Amino acid sequence: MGNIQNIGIAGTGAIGAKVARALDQGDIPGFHLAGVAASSQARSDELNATLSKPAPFMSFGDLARECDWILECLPPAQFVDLARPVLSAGKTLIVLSCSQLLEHPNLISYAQEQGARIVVPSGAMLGLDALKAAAVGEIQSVVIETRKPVAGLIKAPYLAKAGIDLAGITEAVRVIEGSVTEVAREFPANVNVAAALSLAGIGPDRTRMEVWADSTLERNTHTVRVTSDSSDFTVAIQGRPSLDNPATGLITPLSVIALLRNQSATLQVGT
Ligand SMILES: NC(=O)C1=CN([C@@H]2O[C@H](COP(=O)(O)OP(=O)(O)OC[C@H]3O[C@@H](n4cnc5c(N)ncnc54)[C@H](OP(=O)(O)O)[C@@H]3O)[C@@H](O)[C@H]2O)C=CC1
Ligand SMILES: O=C([O-])CC(=O)C(=O)O
Repeated sequence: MGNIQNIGIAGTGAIGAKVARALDQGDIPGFHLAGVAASSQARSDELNATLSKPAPFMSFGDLARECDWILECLPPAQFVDLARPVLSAGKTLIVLSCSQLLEHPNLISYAQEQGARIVVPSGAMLGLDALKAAAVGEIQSVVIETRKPVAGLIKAPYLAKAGIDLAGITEAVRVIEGSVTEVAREFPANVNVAAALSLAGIGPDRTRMEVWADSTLERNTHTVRVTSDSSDFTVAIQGRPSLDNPATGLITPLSVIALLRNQSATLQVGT
């Protein structure tokens, strides 16, 4: 990547604010923070008060026009409102609300028609490098087991629907098992990592998922088991929650920073 690229950030929460500060401090060579879209001018002022050089407050349309790369770190319900203008402008969209790519798969072909790109960072997931390599050959199975503290799941509407009561449990309870497509329908807030995994590998219909509520856990834990003609592997991660948003692991914004640094790196490591 030769010239400096303008990057815009949509969403100034746990992920957006951390990446904005890294850009502001010059920790991401090759990118200039050209604007932020926040839920209000006041929220953008709050972020700008922590930056040495304030970033202009922009609408989603402005970001699509002014920036080459746009980082989406919004609540899932706002995703499409940003994705449409960015993709129709032929720009590069970095997606954190990955569950929304399963919800709106047509956006991928739309991006192709528009000459746009969609980039999904590893986020809170691991093993995407080996999975992509294995997918060049034949993958037999991918299974992700997600275990979360009870507090991370107890509000999901599916629990009442399925008659599952997690209040007072003293052990681990499996709350759902199915394809990532099926689980995404019932637990949209808990499938970003599984969505990324399925898009890197064999797709959401063939990738299997189990979600467990575990009263003995304090951190989200994801274990992935892959069998393929080139290799079999098991990887696991225990995220540490960020202070700004306990539902979001600290590693997630760091993965975005690493992805952006990679764009201008002389030495690139990993698939
Ligand atoms: N891929 C992965 O591995 C992971 C993905 N995620 C996903 O990434 C996304 C972002 O996560 P995170 O940063 O923790 O979320 P936060 O809730 O911390 O931040 C979201 C931000 O978006 C702002 N916002 C709300 N509406 C608008 C709007 N219309 N325009 C501009 N900004 C708006 C919110 O403002 P306000 O607070 O004022 O409402 C808030 O600052 C989520 O969808 C999350 O599920 C999270 C973790 C891992
Ligand atoms: O583990 C995490 O930090 C986030 C998570 O489950 C998801 O978004 O799918």
